[in-house]
Amino acid sequence: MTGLHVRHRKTVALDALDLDFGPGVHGLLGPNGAGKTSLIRVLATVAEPSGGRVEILGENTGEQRRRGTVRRQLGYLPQEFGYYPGFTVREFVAYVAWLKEMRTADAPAAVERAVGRVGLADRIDTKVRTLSGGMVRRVGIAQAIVNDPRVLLFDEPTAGLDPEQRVEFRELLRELGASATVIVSTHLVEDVAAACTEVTLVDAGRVAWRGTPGSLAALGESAGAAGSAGDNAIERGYTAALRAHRDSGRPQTLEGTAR
Ligand SMILES: Nc1ncnc2c1ncn2[C@@H]1O[C@H](COP(=O)(O)OP(=O)(O)OP(=O)(O)O)[C@@H](O)[C@H]1O
Repeated sequence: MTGLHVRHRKTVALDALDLDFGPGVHGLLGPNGAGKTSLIRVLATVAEPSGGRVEILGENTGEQRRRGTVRRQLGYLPQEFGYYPGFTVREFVAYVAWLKEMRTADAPAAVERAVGRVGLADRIDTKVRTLSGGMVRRVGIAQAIVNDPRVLLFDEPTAGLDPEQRVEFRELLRELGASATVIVSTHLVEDVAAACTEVTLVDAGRVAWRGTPGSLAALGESAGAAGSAGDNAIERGYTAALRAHRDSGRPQTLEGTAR
């Protein structure tokens, strides 16, 4: 994306953002209101930017015809995930497969595979409304991956998952990131440390820092002595990068250059 601008009435949510994402798992970190959801919604083509250009898989999403092509190859789990409560897990995931225009012959097996990957095979014929919050979240993950998307967008996917499920989800993220571009917004530094190949720290609608989880941890190690807050190196790196960005008003990386 180049020069991406998103406004909500008078609030500037994203301010002239230039970013690119390749295959792998990209963690989006940032304080509340930083603009992470606004960014994911634009990438999911469910919100229109107020300015700038977004290209996904070589398609300009500003053109309506191109958006259809992108959506078929996209998986998206919104922060607030809506579903039809009367549907069973199988019916709901199959419905999304149909929306993604998957081949009718391929859909049933793809649905079973996606539901199995999130550990809900034994609940596949259960109505979604009878599931726990964490299980509903896993249904959300299943519907996002059913079409084997080349681009996956997860907005706070681990919220509501129990610790064991979170560990399994990170494993799934790593698997997905081997072939797809996965962008995941999270508040949990453990998610970033365990699953992400790259971290993009967003603050007040701008990129505050970009690098690997290892380099964020290294920043935290060196910032530890300078008294940055945080229980572990990545948290301290996060706080230090935010502080440096706010002090300088310019993007920072460990190497001192923004990409
Ligand atoms: N529909 C809306 N109307 C007005 N302002 C909005 C709307 N959606 C978001 N905003 C504002 O845009 C800014 C960015 O919000 P956004 O939800 O993208 O942040 P976020 O990083 O996802 O935050 P969180 O971590 O709390 O989910 C915030 O200042 C927010 O108040």
